[in-house]
Amino acid sequence: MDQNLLIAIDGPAASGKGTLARRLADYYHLPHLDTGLTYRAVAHRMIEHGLSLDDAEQAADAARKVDLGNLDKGALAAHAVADAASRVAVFPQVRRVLVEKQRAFANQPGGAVLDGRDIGTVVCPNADVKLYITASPEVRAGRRLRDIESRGGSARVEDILADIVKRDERDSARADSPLRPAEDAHLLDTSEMSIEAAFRAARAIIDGVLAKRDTAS
Ligand SMILES: Nc1ncnc2c1ncn2[C@@H]1O[C@H](COP(=O)(O)OP(=O)(O)OP(=O)(O)O)[C@@H](O)[C@H]1O
Ligand SMILES: Nc1ccn([C@@H]2O[C@H](COP(=O)(O)O)[C@@H](O)[C@H]2O)c(=O)n1
Repeated sequence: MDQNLLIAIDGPAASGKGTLARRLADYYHLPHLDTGLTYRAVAHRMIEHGLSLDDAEQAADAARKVDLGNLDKGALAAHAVADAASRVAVFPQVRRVLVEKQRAFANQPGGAVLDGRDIGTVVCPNADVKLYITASPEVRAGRRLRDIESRGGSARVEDILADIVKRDERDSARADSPLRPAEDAHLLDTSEMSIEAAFRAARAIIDGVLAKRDTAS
């Protein structure tokens, strides 16, 4: 990619935005940041140190210690960490610290792909392409279950669904940077799409934007 390309991907829990972000980053040869991991890292540190998830200042301190180059996906994958992440993510102090780190990543020469909840609206409002990925809660819960089972685990789909709905509500209702599509985001409902089909649809959108940019220059 010889031109700068910044791709912002948002969507609710387990919508497939991370899978798509990784595929697109690979295809367009761009670095990728899963910003959910940064909130998870804050929550993980709070849990490890026995700190209250309601303490905004301690959470902001934990956010200052987050190292984007050292996010251990395996350690941060636990269900309890995801839930705790959505609790610390309501604090503006935490968001300020993490958004600054995320913007530094986004602004590297050549561009990047970032996925999260507020990338198109807050972190990268000037992104070249914004995608908002969604799927019905039932489809998302089913995908998450298959994901867990494929790694040898087990869970009840009703519990996963309840968890997804609760997390989406918290993420959408918070005052600072709630989950919502940016006005100029391209919406992609993948409920009826395979990973491959979603990837093709996203590429068609991005290639369309790049072609328009080439024509304009
Ligand atoms: N279009 C699709 N069709 C079928 N399965 C999919 C699709 N997209 C993603 N998946 C699967 O759904 C699961 C959740 O996807 P993924 O982890 O990418 O979601 P996410 O939005 O990044 O989740 P989170 O918000 O928890 O980080 C994964 O197992 C992934 O392989
Ligand atoms: N840009 C973001 C990304 C994530 N969050 C919060 O973190 C939680 C965990 O995110 P995952 O993508 O790893 O599931 C999520 O529920 C959000 O509360 C955020 O606020 N902003």
